[in-house]
Amino acid sequence: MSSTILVADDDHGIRTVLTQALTRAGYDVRTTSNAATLWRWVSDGDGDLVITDVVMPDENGLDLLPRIKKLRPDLRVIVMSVQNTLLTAVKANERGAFEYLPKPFDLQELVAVVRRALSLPKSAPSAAAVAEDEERLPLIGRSTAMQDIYRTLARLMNTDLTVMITGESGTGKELVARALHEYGKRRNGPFVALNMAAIPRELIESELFGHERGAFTGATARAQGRFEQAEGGTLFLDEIGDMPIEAQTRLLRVLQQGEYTTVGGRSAIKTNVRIVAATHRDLTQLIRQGLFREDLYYRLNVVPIRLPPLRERSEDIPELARHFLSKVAEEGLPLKAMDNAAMERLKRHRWPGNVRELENLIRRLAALHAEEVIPLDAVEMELVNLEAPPPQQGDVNEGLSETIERHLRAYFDAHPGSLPPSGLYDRILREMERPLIALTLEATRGNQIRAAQVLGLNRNTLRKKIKDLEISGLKGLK
Ligand SMILES: Nc1ncnc2c1ncn2[C@@H]1O[C@H](COP(=O)(O)OP(=O)(O)OP(=O)(O)O)[C@@H](O)[C@H]1O
Repeated sequence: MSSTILVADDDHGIRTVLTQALTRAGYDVRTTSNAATLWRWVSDGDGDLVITDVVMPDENGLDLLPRIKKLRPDLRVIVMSVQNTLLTAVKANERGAFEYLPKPFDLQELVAVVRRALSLPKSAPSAAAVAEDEERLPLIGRSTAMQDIYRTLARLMNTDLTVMITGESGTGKELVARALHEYGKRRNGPFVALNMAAIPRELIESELFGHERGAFTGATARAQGRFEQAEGGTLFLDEIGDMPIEAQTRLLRVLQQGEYTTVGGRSAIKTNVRIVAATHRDLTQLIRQGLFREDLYYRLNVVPIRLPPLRERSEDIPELARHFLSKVAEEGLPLKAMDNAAMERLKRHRWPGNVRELENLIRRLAALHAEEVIPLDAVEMELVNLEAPPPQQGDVNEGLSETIERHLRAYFDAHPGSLPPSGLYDRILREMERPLIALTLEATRGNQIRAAQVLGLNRNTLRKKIKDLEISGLKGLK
């Protein structure tokens, strides 16, 4: 007797296409446009497999999923959706879907998934594990570029495939690596990260594979390597382009043979680790320069994920900005908003430091500006500071006035409504005189003649000021 597949989708066209493809593949198919009918069939004990859409007129397929799994833990459910956020994929996974297929999908692929779902032995029920998660997105942004990424991630959720993440610094490579781990099937195992650029080259091999006592000078005890620490979980190799060639050879062997030896060790150790690598460098160019092994590249580049720079998805900026504002608020600062003009300005910035730069900027804005709604000029000012090149000989004055303005603004911001009653002009100028003279003296190493020249002051005037302001040479500073 052929298996019966229950299909729920409110799109008539999809129902027709699925019916044709599945009937041709030898299955009986029943279709409905709503969740209620699907639920009735399931509770009547009908069907051997469910294929359901997420958004249906009466109920969300993802909300129905836990009830189906509770009632009939063995009934496999395939979820399909056009809502290509990572959360949809993750939820489908967590709530017990057998597979998640982002629309549009390939019919052949669907039939293959159906075949697999019906042929695998029924596993132990895990309905109890279905938890209602808080709506917390690990990755923010709904631009087309990010949706492509979510789609790829969703497909990778139930696999152990090696992934290579490329993208400029601060685009979220580590975040994606963590998401792959935390929502994948290894989530109960460890996530271990190693940044090749952050450790001395000669120590990389021993960091990765561990070493035996006495393996090299300074190896006073046996040490665990990251491979050992990551056993059963995921090993994130960040800045892989900076890996020395000898370590590359060793890594390649591990990937080929599934085992390694520690530095100074003899016996092979079996390893069960999923590798995710990342780089902001162009590995193909490193290969041409002889700095990266081509065979290793192909081993690592099984599934490439390219994270776009933030300037290529500026439509994500408002959502990201709000996300960081609420993150800062969770850390104890008052919750702030950003006015439209300010937001538009953020969208126009080029963000060489990508999402990390945006996050840092939002943190500064939230901390430094008293207003509840952050205005355009506050953003403008922070961006000017970012965009201004380090002061050159010629434009020292420009850099200086900006710096002074920034400090004055910080002063005004810090004293809203409580400014001194009068005399601010004289007071500010007086207050500036002392650090100005003291710092100039420091820069000239206490040479008063030179300092007078730099300041454009008469030597005697300078001497008098030093005395009046009680600046005692270099010590006047701190
Ligand atoms: N899509 C995103 N949603 C929310 N936060 C993000 C996103 N992308 C990046 N971030 C945040 O930006 C910061 C930088 O991200 P991450 O460290 O993952 O970047 P990276 O590409 O690994 O950088 P690097 O190459 O410099 O190591 C982190 O604080 C991360 O949480």
